[in-house]
Amino acid sequence: MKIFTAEQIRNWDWYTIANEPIASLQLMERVAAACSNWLLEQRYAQKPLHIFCGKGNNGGDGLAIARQLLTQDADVTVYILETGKKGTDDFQRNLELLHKYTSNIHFLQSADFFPILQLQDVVIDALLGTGLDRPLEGLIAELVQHISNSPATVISIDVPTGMFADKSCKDCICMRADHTLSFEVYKQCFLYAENAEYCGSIHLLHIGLHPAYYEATIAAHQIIESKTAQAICKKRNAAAHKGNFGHALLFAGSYGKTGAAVLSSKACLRSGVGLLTVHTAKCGYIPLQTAVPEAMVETDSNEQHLSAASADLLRYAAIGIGPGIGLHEETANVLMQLLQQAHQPIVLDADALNLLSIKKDLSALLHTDCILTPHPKEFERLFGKVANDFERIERAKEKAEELNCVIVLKSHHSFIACPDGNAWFNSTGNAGMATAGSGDVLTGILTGLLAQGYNTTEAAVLGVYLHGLAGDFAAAEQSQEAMIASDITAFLGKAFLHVSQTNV
Ligand SMILES: NC(=O)C1=CN([C@@H]2O[C@H](COP(=O)(O)OP(=O)(O)OC[C@H]3O[C@@H](n4cnc5c(N)ncnc54)[C@H](OP(=O)(O)O)[C@@H]3O)[C@@H](O)[C@H]2O)[C@@H](O)CC1
Ligand SMILES: Nc1ncnc2c1ncn2[C@@H]1O[C@H](COP(=O)(O)OP(=O)(O)O)[C@@H](O)[C@H]1O
Ligand SMILES: [K+]
Repeated sequence: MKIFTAEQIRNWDWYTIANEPIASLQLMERVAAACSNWLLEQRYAQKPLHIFCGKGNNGGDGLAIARQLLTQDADVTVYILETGKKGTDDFQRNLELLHKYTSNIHFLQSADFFPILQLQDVVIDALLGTGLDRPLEGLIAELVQHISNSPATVISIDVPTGMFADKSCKDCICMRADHTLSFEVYKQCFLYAENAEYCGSIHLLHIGLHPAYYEATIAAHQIIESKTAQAICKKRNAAAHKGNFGHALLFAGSYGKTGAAVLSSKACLRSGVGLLTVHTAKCGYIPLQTAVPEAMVETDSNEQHLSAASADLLRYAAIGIGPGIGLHEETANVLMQLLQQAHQPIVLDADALNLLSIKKDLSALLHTDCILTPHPKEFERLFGKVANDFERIERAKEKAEELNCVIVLKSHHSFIACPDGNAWFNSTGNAGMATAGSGDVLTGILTGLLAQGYNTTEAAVLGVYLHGLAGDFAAAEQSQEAMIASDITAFLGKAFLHVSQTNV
């Protein structure tokens, strides 16, 4: 699914108004109907509703929701933040209409008039939407804090008030919503990890915006959905043999971190690879052979860390390096040797990235078929400090183009930046995956997919989606608290089945 900017969404409104055609007031009525129906279905409309409106079109949505719910006998109180300015045309028209249904409308001119909100109350936040053009301050900031600090359930319309659709609102005042009701497509701000606690659960409601605009408009970012993954996932030939699915090589593990090698190896094998060889420190031989009998193990001459690259790289279809390899100088040499000699696709993760981060000229080291999978800290070591998630994403896109490789920025809604400028946010995964070894599992998956012939973008998009989905299945079975990284691998099968059964 495409992710549109606030400007593109505004243009989509206007395109619909001009080409459906439909009056803008009617479009607002449709927005309100979608929200009202959701509130009725979810039984929030049975509770005391406090609808807070600004004087823009977001506030207009709020007034129309109030009127529609009053016709359903809901208990509605409306508050309008008084700015001294006239509202937009659609706001004013909805205010006139609302006066015919209720007099329970309060104009808030100072904090003294803010209502006390209780646990059973439901707040509809229709203060500001995509028209936000500066951080909140003054009375509106006080009101947003008052509501956010109350025990009431908060449901924001379009965006939580104070959140910029297309840029960071880190360190700004923002409504803390339990639910956000938005329309048709995700906005970029819903996908930043730093905004997750403000958005609550996102619900995309259909309001019948014109499909031709969606088709014709190019989006800078997309979200990976089941059908995206399904379109990439290849069907296995019935007569296939293991030679058809590639031979992967993983450089993983060191003394005390053989577990990382076990985790990535198992995940690699469960991703459909034909053959797997693991190159690990000598101390890892017995544990690996015992825990992952399906893998071949090639031991380093050193007992505790990697000190020499594999003798014959040509046999392998793809290479993964990083999980648990440590930061020994000799291991750094192995990495450099590998980067010079290997011509096949490579996944670079964890300590491989940390070792790379001390090198000045990465573009001279990386060939075009690399996937880098940094988490935010590793990203910072590689590419420098950033102020917020928005900047991190922009820097990832710049670096992917500059280095001509795929960068998977691991996080809540992991972000994939491709060298051709395409960029994806993931839609699967959960906080249960914030547990040791989850990233090692991803490295195994990506290496396994590359070995099977998926290109770097395909492997990253499919692999990240499957990894998150397997994590979601694991959490459903085990709880987010109790799940561990091995559970992600255990549920990879269910994730593959889900993707292969999705109808495109
Ligand atoms: N397809 C869709 O998605 C549809 C969307 N629709 C809805 O319309 C909404 C967009 O409406 P909108 O353009 O009128 O903007 P909105 O957010 O109400 O703000 C208005 C004014 O607020 C002000 N302002 C800005 N920043 C401020 C601040 N920090 N503190 C205080 N004030 C601030 C600024 O005015 P200023 O004060 O600068 O004069 C600005 O002009 C959208 O989110 C959705 O809910 C539907 O109805 C139709 C289909
Ligand atoms: N809150 C979350 N929501 C979604 N995915 C998450 C969340 N926390 C972690 N993950 C995923 O789990 C993985 C963690 O990777 P990483 O930080 O490298 O772990 P480790 O180093 O322990 O292996 C990443 O793929 C990340 O996207
Ligand atoms: K809002």
